[in-house]
Amino acid sequence: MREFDVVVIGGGPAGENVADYAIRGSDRTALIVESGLLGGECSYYACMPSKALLRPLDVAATADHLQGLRGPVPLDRDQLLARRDAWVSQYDDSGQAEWAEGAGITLARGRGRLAGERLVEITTEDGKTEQVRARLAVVLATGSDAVIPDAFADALPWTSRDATGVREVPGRLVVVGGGVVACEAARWMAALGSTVTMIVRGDRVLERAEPFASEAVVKSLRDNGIDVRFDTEVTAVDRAEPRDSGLGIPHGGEVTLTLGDGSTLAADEVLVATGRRPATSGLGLDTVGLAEKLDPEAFPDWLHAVGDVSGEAPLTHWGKYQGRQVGARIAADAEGRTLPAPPAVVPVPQVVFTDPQVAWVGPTTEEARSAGRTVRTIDADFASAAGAGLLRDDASGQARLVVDDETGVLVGATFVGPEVAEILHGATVAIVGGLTLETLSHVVASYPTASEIWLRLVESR
Ligand SMILES: Cc1cc2nc3c(=O)[nH]c(=O)nc-3n(C[C@H](O)[C@H](O)[C@H](O)COP(=O)(O)OP(=O)(O)OC[C@H]3O[C@@H](n4cnc5c(N)ncnc54)[C@H](O)[C@@H]3O)c2cc1C
Ligand SMILES: NC(=O)c1ccc[n+]([C@@H]2O[C@H](COP(=O)([O-])OP(=O)(O)OC[C@H]3O[C@@H](n4cnc5c(N)ncnc54)[C@H](O)[C@@H]3O)[C@@H](O)[C@H]2O)c1
Repeated sequence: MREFDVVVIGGGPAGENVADYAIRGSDRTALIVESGLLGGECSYYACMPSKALLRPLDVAATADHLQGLRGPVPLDRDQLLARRDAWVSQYDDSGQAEWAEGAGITLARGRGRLAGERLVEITTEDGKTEQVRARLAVVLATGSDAVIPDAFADALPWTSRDATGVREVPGRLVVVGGGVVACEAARWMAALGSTVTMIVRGDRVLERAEPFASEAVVKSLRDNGIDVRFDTEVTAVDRAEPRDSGLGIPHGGEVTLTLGDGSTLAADEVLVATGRRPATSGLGLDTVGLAEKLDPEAFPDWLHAVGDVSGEAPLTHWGKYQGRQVGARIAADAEGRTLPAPPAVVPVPQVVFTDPQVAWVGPTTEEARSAGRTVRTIDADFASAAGAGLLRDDASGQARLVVDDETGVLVGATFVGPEVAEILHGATVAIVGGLTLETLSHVVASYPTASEIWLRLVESR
C-alpha cells in the first residue's frame, strides 16, 4: 500500500493550498486525489471563466462613459468566448499538474473516499481501486455542488457551469435566483445576446449585502435590459425534449415555467442559480463514524476539511486561507513547532463583479446589530472623492463603514461603485489590525484616487 504524509481528496484551490503548505520546504509527501480537472471548479467552471467574461464588459462600460472616447465599444462574441477558453486553458489541466509536480505533490486521477482511519480509497475512471494510507492527515477538499430544486430537475436546467461555459447563446434565458451567480451571469448572458428574465423569490438581490448595494445592482441590471421580477416563485417546469447536449449548449427544447400567480413564462433555457451545497456524498464518512453533514467539531485529529466542503464561506480566497492555515498546522505539528496565534478577527471579504461592483467585508449593519453589537454607520457618496469621479463620467455609488460605537473600531465596510474591488482590501487590513476611525484619519490616500473615499468617510465620523 502506498503511504503519504498527507492525502487530500479534491484538487481545487483549497486542496492545492493545503497540500502545498503541509509539505513545502520539507521532505514530507502529499497526494492529491482529483476526479476532474486539477484546479477545481474555480479555475475551469466558476471564478476564472466568469471573470474572464466580465472584465471586458467592465472596460467597455467604462469606455462608453468617458468623454473623449467614441462608444459604444462593440462586443465581439466569438473573441469574448475565446478569451474565456484561454483563461480556462481550453479545459486542460496539464499546467496545474506541472505545478503540482514542481511543488513535490503526487497526483492521483480518480474519485477518493475515506475507507477507515487514515485510509483513502481511490477509484479510477476504468473502475480500478487502490487504497492509500495517510501518516499524518487526510484533508477533505471536495468543494460544493449546485443545488437544483426538485421542480427543475427533469428539465435538465443549466447550472453555473453551463453559464460560464456557454457555447450556444440561448435567445431567451430565465435566471432563477438573486444571489451572486444570478447577478453576475445575467450580466454576461445579456451582453452575449440573451433576453434575460431574473426570477427572484424574495424582495431583493444579494441578500447578504447592504440594501443600498442590492438596489444599485438591480437598477443597473434593469438599465441593461434585464427583466428582474421579485417575490416570484416557479411552481412547475416543463421542457420539450430535455437532453444532455453538453456544456454551455441549451439542454433541449423550449422550457415553460409556471409562476406562483399561475402565469407562464417561455424560454430557450433556464439557469438555476439557487445556491450550492458541500460535496460530501459518497465520501465514506460513515467508515470513520461521521455523518454526511460535516461537523468539523466531531472530526478525529487526523481529519480536516477546507474550502466549500467545510460549510464555511464558499469563496476561493476563504478556501485558500483555510488551506494555508490547516497546511501550516500539519507542518508545525510534524516539526514540533507552535504557530503564532491568529488575530482575534479574520473577516471574510466578498466582491460581486456587477456594474457597479459591490464589495464588502465583515458584518453589514443589520448583521452586526442582530449579533448584539452596538454599531453606528458612516456613509459617503462614492463619487464625492475626486479620484472616483475620474474613473468614469457616470461614476456613482456609496460607501459605508460599520463602526463599534464604544471603541470606534472598524468592524465592517461596503463599497458600491466602479472598481471598488480594488479598494476593499484596505478595509480588510483595517479590520484585522483593529484600527479605529481616529487611526484611520492618519492613513493618507493618494490624490486623486478613489481610495480618497476613506477621507470622506473618516471626515463624516
Ligand atoms: C459561477 C461561480 C463563480 C464564482 N466566482 C467566484 C469568485 O469570483 N471569487 C471567489 O472567491 N469565489 C467564486 N466562486 C466560488 C468558488 O468557485 C468556490 O468557493 C471555490 O471553487 C471552492 O474551492 P474548493 O477548493 O473548496 O472546491 P472546488 O474548486 O470545487 O474544487 C473541488 C475539487 O474536488 C474534486 N472532487 C470532488 N469530489 C471528489 C472526490 N470524491 N474525489 C476526488 N476529487 C473530488 C472536484 O473535481 C474539484 O476539482 C464562484 C462560484 C461559482 C459557481
Ligand atoms: N464574485 C464572487 O465571489 C462569486 C461569484 C459567484 C459565486 N460565488 C459564490 O458561490 C456561492 C453560490 O452562489 P449562488 O448565487 O448560487 O448562491 P447564493 O446563496 O448567493 O444565492 C442563491 C439565491 O437563490 C435563491 N434561492 C435559493 N433556493 C431557491 C429556490 N428553491 N427557488 C428560488 N430561489 C432560490 C436565494 O434566495 C438566493 O437569491 C455564493 O455563496 C458565492 O459565495 C462567488
